[in-house]
Amino acid sequence: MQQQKKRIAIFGSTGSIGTQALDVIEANPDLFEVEILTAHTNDELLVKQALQFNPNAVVIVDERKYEKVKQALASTDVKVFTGEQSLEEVAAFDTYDMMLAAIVGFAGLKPTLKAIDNKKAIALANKETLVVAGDIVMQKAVENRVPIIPVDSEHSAIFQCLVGEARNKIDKIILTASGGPFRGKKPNFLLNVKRDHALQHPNWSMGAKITIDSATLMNKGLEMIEAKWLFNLAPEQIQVVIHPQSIIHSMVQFEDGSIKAQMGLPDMKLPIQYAMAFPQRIPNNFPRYDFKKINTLTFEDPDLKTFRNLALAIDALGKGGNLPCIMNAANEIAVWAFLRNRVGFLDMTDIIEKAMNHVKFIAKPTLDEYLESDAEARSYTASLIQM
Ligand SMILES: NC(=O)C1=CN([C@@H]2O[C@H](COP(=O)(O)OP(=O)(O)OC[C@H]3O[C@@H](n4cnc5c(N)ncnc54)[C@H](OP(=O)(O)O)[C@@H]3O)[C@@H](O)[C@H]2O)C=CC1
Ligand SMILES: CC(=O)[C@@H](O)[C@H](O)COP(=O)(O)O
Ligand SMILES: [Mn+2]
Repeated sequence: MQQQKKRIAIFGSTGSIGTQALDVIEANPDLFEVEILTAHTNDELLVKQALQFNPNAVVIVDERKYEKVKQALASTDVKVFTGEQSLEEVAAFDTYDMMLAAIVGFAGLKPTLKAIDNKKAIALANKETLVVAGDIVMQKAVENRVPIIPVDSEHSAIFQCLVGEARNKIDKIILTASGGPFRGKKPNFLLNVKRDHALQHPNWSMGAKITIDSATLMNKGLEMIEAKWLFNLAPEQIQVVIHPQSIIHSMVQFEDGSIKAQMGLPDMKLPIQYAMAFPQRIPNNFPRYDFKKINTLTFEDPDLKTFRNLALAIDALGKGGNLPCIMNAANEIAVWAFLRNRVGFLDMTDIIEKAMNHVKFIAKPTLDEYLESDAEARSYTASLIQM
């Protein structure tokens, strides 16, 4: 019997995760088909993708690019949408099975919530969605019986380690971090580092925002908060260890002391494919990890005094409420400014800390309060940078 193809809606199709997801779909035409593609401003790549994969609909968020995309796709049946609100409009379509949430940052939150309300499975790359409003997202997922399958490599590793295990048997999880390009460096070195250096991740090729987050270790802080919500963990059950080779993608220690690890070469296509095919595991020809070639795996503690973003995130994880949301908003603006050489590497931490102290703490925010906290943190942070 022929299997029905899974219809995938890729939100953020022109990014690092989005393009790799399309590679996975191209390699598995019997399993997947593309239903929706979305981009922010990259109209040329979006059009190219649409011509190749023939989706039902595309979104170009940037309204200035709408006519160009419409014209380029005039000879096809592809429906073209524009504007920020159209992301939610297409997320409400009934014609897809799974959303790959691969927009970067807070902008991914609302479309993902809409897809959950629409009872669509979520393959979640966009960690900021859970950092901003993890309690609301997970609650909605339970209410709508929607699976949230992690794409982030560490969380995919933990998810894979937990197959066949009872969640209440977890002692702790161990999130591995590469340490980024500045592992071992001290503040006097970090004071003068520039964007081009910070964008050189030792192991992964990723979008600019997450690459800077890896360099500051904010990425690991965001991932601790992401893990809390995905796996329903207490803060003290989440440990970070620096593992510069990025071969062990994360580990779970169970109550009997046994530790399971998921390993492989650093290649996001694997967790993307795993999430899209779940609950199946499907073959591929990705390069394999050879124990004899990379035969030294090392581990060390993170330096929280130098990489203070991780310490701030641990504080936000512990205090909860809207603090992770405030931290995320300030971080997005700080990274944006660093990428444009408006602030220094260490300034990012000071800016985020100020925003966390400035915006009013709310212990149990509503969705509207999360949105307001995000907006307030952004405008306060922007005022510090004088954007
Ligand atoms: N890259 C990776 O290996 C990993 C990424 N992640 C997470 O996945 C998410 C995506 O990361 P990555 O692919 O690296 O990011 P990229 O910057 O490469 O891509 C981001 C995508 O989102 C779109 N986009 C950007 N801003 C907006 C906006 N305001 N509204 C709508 N769409 C927008 C971009 O469109 P356009 O191209 O037109 O600008 C692009 O399609 C992030 O949350 C990241 O943390 C997690 C683990 C690994
Ligand atoms: C590929 C992936 O999941 C990234 O989040 C990666 O983990 C970043 O590397 P760091 O471990 O340096 O943050
Ligand atoms: Mn990760």
